[in-house]
Amino acid sequence: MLLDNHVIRDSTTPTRGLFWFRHDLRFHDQVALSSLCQQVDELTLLYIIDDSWFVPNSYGIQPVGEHRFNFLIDTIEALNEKASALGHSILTLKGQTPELLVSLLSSNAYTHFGVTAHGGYNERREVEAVSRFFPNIEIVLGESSSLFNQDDLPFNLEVMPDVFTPFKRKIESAIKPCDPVATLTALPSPFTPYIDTKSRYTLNRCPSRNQAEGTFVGGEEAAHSHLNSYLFEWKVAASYKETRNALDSWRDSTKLSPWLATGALSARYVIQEVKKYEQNVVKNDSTYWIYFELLWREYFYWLQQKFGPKWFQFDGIKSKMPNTSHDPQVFVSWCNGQTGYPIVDACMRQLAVTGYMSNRGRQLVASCFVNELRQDWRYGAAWFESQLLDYDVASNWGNWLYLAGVGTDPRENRQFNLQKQTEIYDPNGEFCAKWLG
Ligand SMILES: Cc1cc2nc3c(=O)[nH]c(=O)nc-3n(C[C@H](O)[C@H](O)[C@H](O)COP(=O)(O)OP(=O)(O)OC[C@H]3O[C@@H](n4cnc5c(N)ncnc54)[C@H](O)[C@@H]3O)c2cc1C
Repeated sequence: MLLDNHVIRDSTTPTRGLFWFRHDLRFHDQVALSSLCQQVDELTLLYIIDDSWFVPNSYGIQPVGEHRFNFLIDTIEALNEKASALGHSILTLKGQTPELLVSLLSSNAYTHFGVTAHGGYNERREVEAVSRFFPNIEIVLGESSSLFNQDDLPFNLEVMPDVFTPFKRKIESAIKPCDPVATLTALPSPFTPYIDTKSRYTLNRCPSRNQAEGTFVGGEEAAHSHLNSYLFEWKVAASYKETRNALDSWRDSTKLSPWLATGALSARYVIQEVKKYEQNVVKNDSTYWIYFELLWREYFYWLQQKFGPKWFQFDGIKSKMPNTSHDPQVFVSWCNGQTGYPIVDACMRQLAVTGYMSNRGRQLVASCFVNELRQDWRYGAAWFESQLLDYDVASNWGNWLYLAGVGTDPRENRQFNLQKQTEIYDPNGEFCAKWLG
């Protein structure tokens, strides 16, 4: 496992845990929280909204845009409802993460700190910092962000295959996804820490709880309800492989990504449910293909850990400078869906209105950004980061690196022919008409 502060403690001293939710906003398949619950007498559940989410980054973009933020808050609201049924509430704070953690951990006699391992570069550094600054606090780290545990991988991360196909082959010949752990139904007694009231964030969006077709509702229950409809009500998983590239149809791909990204849904749980579908409905190429796509998610999850900060660099992991630059006017026209390429503009407007874009759409707008518009790919990735409900550091920056030709794509140039793609994916012009008005 990754990190551990092993602390010798007198067994009569009461123990107190702080669990920090990040991209794991759920009570099912909660490896780290389940383990923490077995080790402490008292528990605080924490979520932090970092001030930096609302301040323009080095690309001049606010990292968390309105749609993404609202989806996240709805997810926390839903988590808080579940927590209250277990006698807890989520302490939701707003401020600077390091300061808030230091303040909580230094003045509230916590003996344990629980957190789910996450492959993001910053996420790993956050946990390392807590471990370094608080050597007397036991770090309880659990893995459930990925399908596999790091120790089970058939390679060390430093030598993991750079290219997807050999990665997939090695994985498939050696291991199977981990089973999800049981949903938490009881928690240790709640502990309310001392914290400056200025830092408290009041949850009050009172979002809809009904997951209706065509909308993304935040939270674990909505995620389970959608997965259940997709698999057992609509029974469309059997044709996923043929339909997954559609631009704008709710049932043609799983639409699980926003829940996977916030952690309201565990990928291990998805695999378990797909297996049930295979046993009870049908097992075919399409059901395998859902696993295949989740292996792409897995691949980027581990690859980002191999390459660290290179994940965000202009020359990427190939150390090859792209022949592109940043033009603010061109960038804004792309963001606003005003490039003059109808299929690209339609996809970009769909993103602006809904916070979602299909995988095919993402490939087309990214290819256009880099090849036709000759823009610095990092600005495109930063815009996606701000807009996508399903933003995930590994999948977003990994796919952008790939399409910009500075990632791990063995093919030199992956430029999409926009005209041809329009003929294939929008043959009657309905998608463009819908979004271009
Ligand atoms: C430029 C670009 C940026 C992207 N940014 C993100 C992002 O920030 N977050 C994100 O979750 N996905 C991202 N993707 C991957 C993919 O587009 C989305 O996961 C997918 O469109 C989500 O819709 P779905 O759940 O219906 O996917 P489905 O087709 O139903 O796939 C099932 C699941 O497999 C995984 N998956 C599928 N394709 C990919 C892929 N290419 N890479 C990684 N995982 C994949 C996702 O978890 C997805 O939910 C990006 C792709 C591109 C080309």
